[in-house]
Amino acid sequence: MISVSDALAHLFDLARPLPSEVVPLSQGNGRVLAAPVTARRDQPPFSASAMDGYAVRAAEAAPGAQLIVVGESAAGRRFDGVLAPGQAVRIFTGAPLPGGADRVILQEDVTRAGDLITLGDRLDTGPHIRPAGADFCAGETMEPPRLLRPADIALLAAMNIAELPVTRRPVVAILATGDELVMPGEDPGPDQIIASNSFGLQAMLRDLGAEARLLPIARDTRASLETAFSLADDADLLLTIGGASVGDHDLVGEVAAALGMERSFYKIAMRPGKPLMAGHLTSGATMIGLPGNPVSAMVCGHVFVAPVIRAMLGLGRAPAPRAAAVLAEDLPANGPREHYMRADVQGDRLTAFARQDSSLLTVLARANALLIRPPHDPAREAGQSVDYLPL
Ligand SMILES: Nc1nc2c(c(=O)[nH]1)N[C@H]1C(S)=C(S)[C@@H](COP(=O)(O)OP(=O)(O)OC[C@H]3O[C@@H](n4cnc5c(N)ncnc54)[C@H](O)[C@@H]3O)O[C@H]1N2
Ligand code: MOO
Repeated sequence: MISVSDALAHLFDLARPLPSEVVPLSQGNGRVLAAPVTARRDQPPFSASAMDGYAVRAAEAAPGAQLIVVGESAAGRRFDGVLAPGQAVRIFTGAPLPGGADRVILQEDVTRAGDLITLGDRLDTGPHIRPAGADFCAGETMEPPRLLRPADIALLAAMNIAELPVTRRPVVAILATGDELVMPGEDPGPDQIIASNSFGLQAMLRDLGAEARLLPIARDTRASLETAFSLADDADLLLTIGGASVGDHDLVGEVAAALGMERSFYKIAMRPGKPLMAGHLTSGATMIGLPGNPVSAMVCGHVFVAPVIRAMLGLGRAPAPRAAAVLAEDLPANGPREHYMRADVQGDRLTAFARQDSSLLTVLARANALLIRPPHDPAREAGQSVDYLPL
């Protein structure tokens, strides 16, 4: 058995960063920027008013001053002239500031009679002007790698970028195995259950930005597994689920080896997740063989699959981010495997659930944290600080 961190290092060695592709801006959210993108203009491209009001010369903006309105500057349609002494221009938010003006007076502070305005007694300091290039200037770049969020998409749009270089989505084939499994919605026989973790993993992978396909469920025979493996030839990553342990019907490792899989490791000091395996398929894809227990598969998804997907997307080799909290209750000593306990964190207080069996999806669904117990961690008392993975 190897450690969790060694297993993750091996997985990062297997997972190569993927090439890039160009997508329309509107498809960019959630994708990873793959090359620098350069702003094609200044924003704002001109000094602009930040308020609706009157553009004036700051030196003339005294309480009670009277000025003549000589024109209007609206957003998208500027006033072409230059402000002479004693003059003002009606202006609206986002409109170009006329030449000669260097302050905007809020319309709430002005009384208007025909073309004559009188400034009020109490003027704020202003100047309510957004200088040209205040947000960004042409030539400024957004650097890769960057997981694009809605705010980035807005910024890129403002930079006049219509198409983006992003890392291609990893194609992941998910293969559930087992004679006992049927699809949700089907009529299970008396000894059958519903395939569940394959759907949980597919959801997790889609959240991570991968293209996740469910292969047909493979039965516990060599022929069925071989057929299923062949359906994953175009995938970057094959995730098998189940059939990883030592039982007579656990054939995944054997079939993968017969098909030429170069094994990187098998069995890790982790709970749940002990029978994890990984390797390199002849198609060039990475294979990760997950244990079948539903919670084991999902926990391995968080601890291994998610970092591998991020590495493939070009986001670097980093384990799942941890946080720290204090224990709300005492915990007994841990055994030889790194234990990822389903837990609830509220504020900075964390409570591990009493039931930790790796078949219990209700417990996983209630958890918002995986408390991490290092191998041979001694008993811990309430109030001590522990690490966890936020879910
Ligand atoms: N003698 C030993 N037995 C077991 C060991 C061991 O070391 N020695 N390890 C245990 C551990 S730990 C785990 S984890 C499981 C892993 O077994 P497999 O990966 O071979 O998984 P299966 O036997 O195929 O299934 C286990 C369990 O999970 C259910 N399952 C499988 N796939 C799905 C799915 N897609 N959706 C929902 N549920 C699924 C399956 O019906 C079983 O109940 O081995 C222990 N045994
Ligand atoms: O390691 Mo198994 O995944 O305990 O249930």
